[in-house]
Amino acid sequence: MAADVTTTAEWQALRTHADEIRETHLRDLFAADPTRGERLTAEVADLYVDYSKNLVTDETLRLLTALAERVGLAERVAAMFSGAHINATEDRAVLHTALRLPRSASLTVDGQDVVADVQAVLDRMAAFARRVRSGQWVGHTGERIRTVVNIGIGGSDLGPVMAYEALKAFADGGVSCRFVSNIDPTDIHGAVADLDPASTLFVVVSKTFSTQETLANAREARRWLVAGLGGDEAAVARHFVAVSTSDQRVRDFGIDPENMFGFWDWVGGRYSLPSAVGLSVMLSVGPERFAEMLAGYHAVDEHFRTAPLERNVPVLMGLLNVWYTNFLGAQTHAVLPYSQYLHRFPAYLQQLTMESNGKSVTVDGTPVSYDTGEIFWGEPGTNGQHAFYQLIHQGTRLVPADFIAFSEPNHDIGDMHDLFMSNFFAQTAALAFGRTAEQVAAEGTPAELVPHKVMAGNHPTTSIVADRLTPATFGQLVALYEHIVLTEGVIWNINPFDQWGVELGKVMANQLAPLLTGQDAEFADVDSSTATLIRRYRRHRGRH
Ligand SMILES: O=P(O)(O)OC[C@H]1O[C@H](O)[C@H](O)[C@@H](O)[C@@H]1O
Repeated sequence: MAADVTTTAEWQALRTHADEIRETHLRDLFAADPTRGERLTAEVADLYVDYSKNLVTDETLRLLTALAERVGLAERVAAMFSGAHINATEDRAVLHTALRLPRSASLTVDGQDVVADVQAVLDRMAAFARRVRSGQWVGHTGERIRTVVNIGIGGSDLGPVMAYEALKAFADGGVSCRFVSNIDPTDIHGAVADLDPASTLFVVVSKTFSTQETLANAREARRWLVAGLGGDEAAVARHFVAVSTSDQRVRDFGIDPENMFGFWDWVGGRYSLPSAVGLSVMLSVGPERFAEMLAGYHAVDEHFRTAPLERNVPVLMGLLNVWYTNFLGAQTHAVLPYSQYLHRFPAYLQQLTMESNGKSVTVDGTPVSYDTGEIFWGEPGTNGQHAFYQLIHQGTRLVPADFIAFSEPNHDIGDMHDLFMSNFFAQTAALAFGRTAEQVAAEGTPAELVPHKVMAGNHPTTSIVADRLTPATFGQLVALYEHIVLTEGVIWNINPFDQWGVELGKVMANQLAPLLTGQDAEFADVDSSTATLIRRYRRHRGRH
């Protein structure tokens, strides 16, 4: 779609409609339609989604769907699944969905039998994982591997760590994982301080294998390992494996390509968890559970690819997010998992959504005239309730929130899960319906306190519920959000699959590094603020 989306009749209609919705309260919408809570719900695979507590009517949903039709969402989705180069600025296909196609599927893209290549890597990963988990793969001194340290950053860290934490209840291989990402030396220091190199395996994950942080951490890990195993460089072969798209750079680093698991340029970093990037997760839960996770992803992919727009759950949720961002003025979006195991899920989603949709030009390079890129944030409930929910309940901002929960706990202890879930149900109801001044006064509240205790309500939430957090439902949840992000990107007519904005800071860090360490610093091209900060730093480090 070349024209500015805001000039379309569909966008204009939503703008007019938003004025009506601003005057409507969820209390009235529920009172007017006793079936609303059953009707405005949907299912995708094993996920039950209740969107009835959103600031929408049937008309809103109709208008949003019309907007999706107008911008050709279905065509863009079909183009992605077919392997078209929809990442135009990098001239790449976008095929993370191919990572979870079943073995029996077929897809050839740019002359590559994608399914065969994906399955071949999965088979190698599974064989390796079985050897490590069974103790058949031993370290340099003959000890089995007990700890895996994943070294990577961005998509090469956030996905694996989030999934490892999420699926801890399924960890059964006697292998525990740690994750090192930051170039802050305290990260690698803290990760290995209490480890025995003889039983430690490093998985160095980097799509490009040129990321400064990851290479610096991997070099330090190698130094630590070799020093700890008597200085024998041969130890590296038994204690280092790599995950990357670049054979050559892995080789240059000194890791045997035999110990490398590949993926492809059509897998974006923030979409790479279901590729070999998830190796540490497979080492933890085993190949069978990993396959269940992939099947979960695939179930939602199929729904997204085939369900009509008006019943397509990722489409619907993406459109709701556009509704709040562009028509009702929301600036942020909270994601609140009522599952301690999902405690890294909001952090993972931050990269997924902000690196994807944090763009200000359309696919053809024209500046956008509307907001893009949701700011996702959140913490697990109930912890967040005791921290920031106050602002959502009684602050001045509109913060749409996704509440995620599971009917069955992974560990059932007394009535704790029932108490936990009662909070989940209570919060969305309190946010939607609040408490009027009359209700507060009727409780005997002194008049001067009434305004402080009034809860306006009308705060929109979506509830996502599954029976249990399993590898399958976990995969479904991640795929759901991936496709929500794409839906938004298509409406905004931006490219969700490049990330040029992170480049400048990297280039400048490399340019500035010699000024921090060198004796003869030449500050010619450095602005006065940065130069003063660096001079101060140099003084403290004794480099005058
Ligand atoms: O996997 P790597 O090539 O090391 O990249 C790691 C990360 O760094 C980059 O700066 C990108 O912004 C991310 O999208 C990427 O996930």
